[in-house]
Amino acid sequence: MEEKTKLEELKYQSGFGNHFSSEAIAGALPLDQNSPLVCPYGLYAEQISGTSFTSPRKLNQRSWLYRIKPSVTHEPFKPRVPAHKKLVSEFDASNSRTNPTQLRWRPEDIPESETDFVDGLFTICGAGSSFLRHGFAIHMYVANKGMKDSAFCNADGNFLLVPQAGRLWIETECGRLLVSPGEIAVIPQGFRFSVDLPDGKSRGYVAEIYGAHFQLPDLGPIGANGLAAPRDFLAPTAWFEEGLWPEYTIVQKFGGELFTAKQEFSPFNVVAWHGNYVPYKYDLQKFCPYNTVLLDHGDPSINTVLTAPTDKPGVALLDFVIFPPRWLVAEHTFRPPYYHRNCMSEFMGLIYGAYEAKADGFLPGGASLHSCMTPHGPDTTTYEATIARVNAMAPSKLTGTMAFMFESALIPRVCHWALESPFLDHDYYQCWIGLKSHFSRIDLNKTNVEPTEKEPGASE
Ligand SMILES: O=C(O)Cc1cc(O)ccc1O
Ligand SMILES: [Fe+2]
Repeated sequence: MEEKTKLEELKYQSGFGNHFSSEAIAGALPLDQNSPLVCPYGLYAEQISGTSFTSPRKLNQRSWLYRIKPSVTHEPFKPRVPAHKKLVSEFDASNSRTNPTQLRWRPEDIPESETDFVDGLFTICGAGSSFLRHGFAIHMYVANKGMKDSAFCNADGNFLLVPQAGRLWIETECGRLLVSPGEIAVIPQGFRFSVDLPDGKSRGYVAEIYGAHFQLPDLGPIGANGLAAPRDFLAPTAWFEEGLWPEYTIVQKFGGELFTAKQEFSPFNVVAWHGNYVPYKYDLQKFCPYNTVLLDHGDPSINTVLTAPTDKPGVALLDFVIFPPRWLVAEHTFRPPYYHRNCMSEFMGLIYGAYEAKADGFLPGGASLHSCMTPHGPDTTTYEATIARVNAMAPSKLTGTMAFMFESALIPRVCHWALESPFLDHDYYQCWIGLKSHFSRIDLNKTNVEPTEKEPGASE
């Protein structure tokens, strides 16, 4: 663990979707071919495919791992004991319900009893099926201890990890990642990884996608730069551990169920690797937001960090969108999020600070779900405070905040335990009940003095 706190020693490779190469021992990576008869240093060559062999070249993702023993060297998988009862990868009436109500959860308590990342992971909602390779799940985790002599492998889909409290020290077959709250990590389907918690008590959000990978959004008229820059995505460098373990456990999530297999060595035995199928991390503070500079409130898609597409152009299986610190400068504009109903479903979380649409009740570590066509928008306090400032709308800066949204075209079902959770805020609807009619047959706008022809920043 001491070694793990020397975070400054970690080296990363920068770039999104790159074909990376990395070796922990010079010369361990075969240079002229992928599968030599005998690999350097007697290593085994093993490919991990993240797309079908025949996927078009621009979508194809795979890596070659050169390891001390191949992954297959383990005893048969058996159902994990005890079974994990709160993970879902195929959403139906047996595990979840539909619910059009606006839902909000207070932050889940971090347990006192020993709980690692796998035990502390629970599904909140989702849609579709990992078996049919189409769908998503949204999970959260609350944990307080590292995984010991065990690695997790998600055969169902890709994990997007959003830590909210406590750093994640993630060992993967490609190397190690240290991920702090405010950063995110993606662990692609099939990679074995182990999560240690250098800060102890930890909480966070996880989006899982089936049958798709995350990509950077197109920038359209924004141009060649802006939003998340490819070079700010960081992949690990090769690192390995060798030797015999009395018992090492691989925990495989397969169809939402957990299976375990025993082996006598660490799966982090990859001495060199190359390819474009890799875990990576990204610091949300590096995001370069674009925004309205004259009037009106832009749609949140302008803040898309990563998107996982469906087959329909422009329709996401899952968008990861953030609401970062930024200047708000729009004139004669209601600057908080507008009231709206959306054919997409919106799950939101808060990493730190306060969210611009909610004066209270939406807390760091909490969550909300506004499903397809469920109306939502700023709470009464936010609305009243905004229009009270109607004649004093100098540019203002949102600071010290990082909220995010997982937005999907698929309609989530909510797990029974999430609907029955003691953290569900049954009074959420109250935050809008106080919205009163301001309607008047005399147009109040015409009686207000508009702040026209003034220098930005001039106060009224
Ligand atoms: O509902 C929300 O708070 C998220 C959101 C923010 C925004 O600025 C515009 C639309 C939207 O759905
Ligand atoms: Fe919304």
